[in-house]
Amino acid sequence: MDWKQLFEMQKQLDTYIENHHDLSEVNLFQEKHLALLVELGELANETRCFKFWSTKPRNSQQVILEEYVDVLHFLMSIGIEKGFIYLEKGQNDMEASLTESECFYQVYQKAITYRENPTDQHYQDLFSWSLHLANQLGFSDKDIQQAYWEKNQINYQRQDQGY
Ligand SMILES: O=c1ccn([C@H]2C[C@H](O)[C@@H](COP(=O)(O)OP(=O)(O)OP(=O)(O)O)O2)c(=O)[nH]1
Repeated sequence: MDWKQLFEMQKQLDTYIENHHDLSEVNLFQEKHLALLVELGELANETRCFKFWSTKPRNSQQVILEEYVDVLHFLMSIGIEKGFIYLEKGQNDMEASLTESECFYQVYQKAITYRENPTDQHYQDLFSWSLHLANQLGFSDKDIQQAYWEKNQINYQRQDQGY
């Protein structure tokens, strides 16, 4: 996966949004970090993985993928804010037998650790766990890339339409 290209696209989108809202001089790390946590919650909600009290089925893979790429936007954005990008280092050796709920929990934990101590190592860790989550949800690199491109375009359109 060409992560460098995606980070470049994210950087351009972030700049576009910041300029549009006259926020280019404002530190948006906290808001973006909170947005990441909220989007993670929305994603978990669509999977319904933690809803042991309900028999209602999970949402479609398409809807879940759309939520996942919102997470990915903010995930990349909080890396860019601190000068980091994800550096793919081959296979990650995460526990394959984790449940989806456990996986979400790991991503939340890594996100909090990164906020408290925003080092490159903590960012790589958070990103790797987020990709592991995508994997557990059944998405390939190609699925993610395609859906990211589509939402990236929509995000520009929304800005232009006064969203
Ligand atoms: O600095 C920013 C701010 C936002 N986004 C993107 C991330 C995400 O893809 C979208 C915001 O999420 P969404 O589309 O769910 O917007 P919302 O305002 O939460 O939607 P709704 O009004 O439907 O709740 O904007 C960025 O990439 N960079």
